[in-house]
Amino acid sequence: MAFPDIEGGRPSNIPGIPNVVLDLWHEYRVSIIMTTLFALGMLRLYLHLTYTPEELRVFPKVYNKAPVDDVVEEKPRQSAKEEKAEVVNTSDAETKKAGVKQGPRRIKGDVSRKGRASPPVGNEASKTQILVFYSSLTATTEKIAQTFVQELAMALVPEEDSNSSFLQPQVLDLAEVDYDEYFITLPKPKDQPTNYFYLFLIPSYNIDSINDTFLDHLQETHHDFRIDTSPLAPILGYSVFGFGDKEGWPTEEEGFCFQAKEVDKWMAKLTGRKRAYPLGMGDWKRDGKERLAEWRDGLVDVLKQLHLTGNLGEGVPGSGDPLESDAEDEAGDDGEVLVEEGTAAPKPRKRRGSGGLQDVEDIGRVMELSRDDNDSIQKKSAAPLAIDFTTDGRRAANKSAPAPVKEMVPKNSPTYAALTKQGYSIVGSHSGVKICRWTKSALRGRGSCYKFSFYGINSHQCMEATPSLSCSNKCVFCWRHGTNPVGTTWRWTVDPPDLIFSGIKENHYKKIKMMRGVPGVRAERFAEALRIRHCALSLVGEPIFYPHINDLLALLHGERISSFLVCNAQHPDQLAALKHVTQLYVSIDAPDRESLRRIDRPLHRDFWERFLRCLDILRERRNKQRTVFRLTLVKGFNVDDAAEGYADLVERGMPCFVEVKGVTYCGTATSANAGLTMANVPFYQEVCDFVVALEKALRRRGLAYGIAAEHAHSCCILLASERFRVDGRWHTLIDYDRFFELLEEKGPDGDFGPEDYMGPPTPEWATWGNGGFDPRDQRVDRKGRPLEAAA
Ligand SMILES: Cc1cc2nc3c(=O)[nH]c(=O)nc-3n(C[C@H](O)[C@H](O)[C@H](O)COP(=O)(O)O)c2cc1C
Ligand code: SF4
Repeated sequence: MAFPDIEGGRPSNIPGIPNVVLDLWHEYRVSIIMTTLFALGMLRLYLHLTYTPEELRVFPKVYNKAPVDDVVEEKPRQSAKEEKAEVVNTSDAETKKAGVKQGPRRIKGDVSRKGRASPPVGNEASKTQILVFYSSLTATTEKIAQTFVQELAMALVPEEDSNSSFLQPQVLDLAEVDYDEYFITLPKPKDQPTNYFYLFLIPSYNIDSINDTFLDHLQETHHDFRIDTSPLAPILGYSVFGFGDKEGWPTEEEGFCFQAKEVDKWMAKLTGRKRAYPLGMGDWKRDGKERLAEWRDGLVDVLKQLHLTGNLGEGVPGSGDPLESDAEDEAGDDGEVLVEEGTAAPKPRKRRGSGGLQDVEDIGRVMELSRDDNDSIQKKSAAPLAIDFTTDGRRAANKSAPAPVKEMVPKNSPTYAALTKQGYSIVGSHSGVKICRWTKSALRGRGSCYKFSFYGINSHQCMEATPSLSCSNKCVFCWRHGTNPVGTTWRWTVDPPDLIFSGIKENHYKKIKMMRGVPGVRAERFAEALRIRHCALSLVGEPIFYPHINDLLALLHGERISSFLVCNAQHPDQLAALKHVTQLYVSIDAPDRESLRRIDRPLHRDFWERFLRCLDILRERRNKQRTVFRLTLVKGFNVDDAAEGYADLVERGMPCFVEVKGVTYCGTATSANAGLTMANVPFYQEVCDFVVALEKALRRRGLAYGIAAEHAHSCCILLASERFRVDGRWHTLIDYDRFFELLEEKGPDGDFGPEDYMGPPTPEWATWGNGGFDPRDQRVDRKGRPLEAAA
C-alpha cells in the first residue's frame, strides 16, 4: 500500500516515511553523517578529558579496619625522576585529621620500572630496620617469631654496641599490618634514613586464612598496571622461612610449606629478585627449630656482609651474574661426556657479540683464536723445553731437566677469558674449578647426580675440579675436544698444591654463595653446601698429569674431603705411584686397539700398551684401591657387538665396579670435528640392553659381577663385583668417615682396601629396576617443570 506524498501527493516507497523526508535524506545525507561523526568525536574527547577513573581498591580485605584511603594530590611534574608512580599513605588518624574523605586510594603518575633508591648501606647516618612478618592461626609461629626477633637482635644489635647500624628488629603480625604501607611502598622512616630488610615466618594452611589474603595482595600489587612491577625493590633484601607439618603434608608436592614458597615467589617479583637468603622450611613437629636456627645463622652472615660491602653479593640481583638465571646450566658435569650438535663438515662460525656468553664448545674456537690471535701462546710454548711426566715419574723430577717457561692458561689469554665466562674459575695457571650442574640441581632439590644414588655423594657438597687443564687424548666425543692444551709432556710452569687447594676451595665457595638468590635453592642444602665433602678430580684435562697430585690429594684428605679421581689410562707410571684415593676411575672408551685409536685419538704412539699397563696396575691394586671402569657408550662407535671386548678388559683389570653411561647430548653448539649427532646418543633402554649383555659376558667368563644400581635420569648403570654383595644386598655406598679414619691410621700408602670402608646397603630406590632418582627431590625437565620420578 502507498502513502500520499506531502508535497506532490506522490506515493512514498517506504511505508511510514513521507517522500519529502527521503528526498531530504538523499540530498543531505553526506553532510548529516559527517556532522554526526564530528559531534560524536567531540563528545568522546570531552569525556576523555573530564572523566575521573574509578579509584583503585588495591586491598579490599583489611581486617575490621576502615580502609586507609589516601588521596594524592597530583604534583606538578618537575623532572623525569619525579614522574615515577607515587603512592602516598597516611595513617587513619592523619587522614581523619586532615579531613580527607575516606575512599579508595588514588595512584597517579607514570609507571616506573625502577624502585626508589635506598639510602646507601654502611652510611653512618642510615640504619637498617629488619621487619619480621609472621602469620599464625594456632599461635606456634607467633611465639617462635618473638623468640626469633630476640635472637636476631642479640646477633646484630649487641647491647654494648650502641652505634650498631641495625635498629632493633621488629615483629609484625600479617593479620594486623596495613599492607599498603609495607607492601606497596615502604614505611616512612621516623628520624633518620632507614633501609628495610624483610623477613617472613609463614606457616602453611590448606584452609582459608590470612595467608591467602596476603598472597592475594602481593599478587594484585604485582599485576596492577598502575604500580611498578617491583615496588619493593628499594628494600635491601628479603627471605622467607616456612613452617609445615610433614605428618599431614609429607612432601612439597603434597603441600608441605606451600604458602611459604608462594610468598617467596611473589616477594622475588615485587623486590626485583632481592632474595637475600634461600627459602627455609621446617616441620614444626620435628626439625623446625633446628632448620630455623640454621636459616637465622645464614641470614646473620648475609646481613653482616651486607653492611661490610653494601650489597647482597655476587649472584644476587645487581651483580648481573648468569647464575641468577632460573635456567639449568647446560654444561656438562663430572665425567659427563657431551656430544655436541655435530655436522659432518666444519663450517666457519660467526663470532658472537663480545658481551654474549660463550658455549663450552666455543672454547675450542677461542683456543684456536688464542693461538692465532694472541701471539700464539701454544706455538711459543711448543719450544723444546719439555719435561715428560707421562713416561717416568723419576725422570720427570730430574733436576737437569730444563725449567718450564710458560703458563698453561695465562691470565691475559683469550682462553682464560673464555673459560671464566663459561663459569670456570681458573686457579693458578693450570687448574680449574666449576660448579657442576648437579650441584646446582641438588641445591634446588631437583635431584642429585648418580654418585648420590650409587655412592652416597651429596651433589651439593661436591666440588668438581682439575689440577691440569691439559690432556693427552683428543677423544672424538669429548666436548672439550680441541679446547684444552694437549700434550704428552708437561711443558708449563707447575703451581704448588697448596695454592691449587686453597684456590679451588675459595672459588667453589664463591660460586656456591652466588646461588643464594636463585629461585628454589633450599636453605638447608645451602647451609650444608658451605662444607665441601667430596672432590671429583675430573673436570677437564687429566688430573694425574699434575706432577704433585699426591700432595694435592693429601691436602684434600687432610680436610676430610673424599677424592674421586678419573684418569684416561695413558699414564701408567703416575697411576702406579698414586697413593690412596677414595675411588679411582679409569676411562675405558673402547674395547680394542683400533676402536680406541679411533675414539680417543691418543697422542701417545704406544697408547694401547699404556692402556693395558694401566689395567694391569688396576688389577694389582684392586685390593688396595676402590677401582672403577668408566664406560661411555657412543652409538655407532663403541656399543655394537662390543660387550665381549669390554668383558675381556674387565677380566684383565678386575675393577671393583663398572659404570656404564650413555654419552650425553648437548645441543647448544656445533662441534664439527666430532661429526657426532643426537643419533649417537643411546636410549636408556639401549644402555640397559648393553649392560645386560655385558653382565652375561662376564658370567660366561666366570667373573662374579652383577647389576647393582641405576640412575635412569643420567642414563647410568652400575655393575659391581660380588665383593660388594653382602647377605644378598649390594653395598655400593661408601663409608667416608671410615675411609678417613683408615687413612689417618695407616697413612696414604697404608694397607687397607675397598671392603674396609664399604658403606651400608645401597638404598632400595637406587637398585637395578628402581630408577635411582633421589626420592627426597622433585624431578624436573630442562625447563624446570615437574616430572614424574623415574620409574
Ligand atoms: C588447618 C590447618 C591446615 C594446615 N595445612 C597445612 C598445609 O597445607 N601444609 C603444611 O605444610 N602444613 C599445614 N598445616 C600445619 C601448619 O602449617 C603448622 O602446624 C604450623 O606450625 C602452624 O603454625 P601456627 O600455630 O602458627 O598457626 C596446617 C595446619 C592447620 C591447623
Ligand atoms: S660427582 Fe660431583 S662433580 Fe660429579 S656430577 Fe656429581 S656432583 Fe657433579
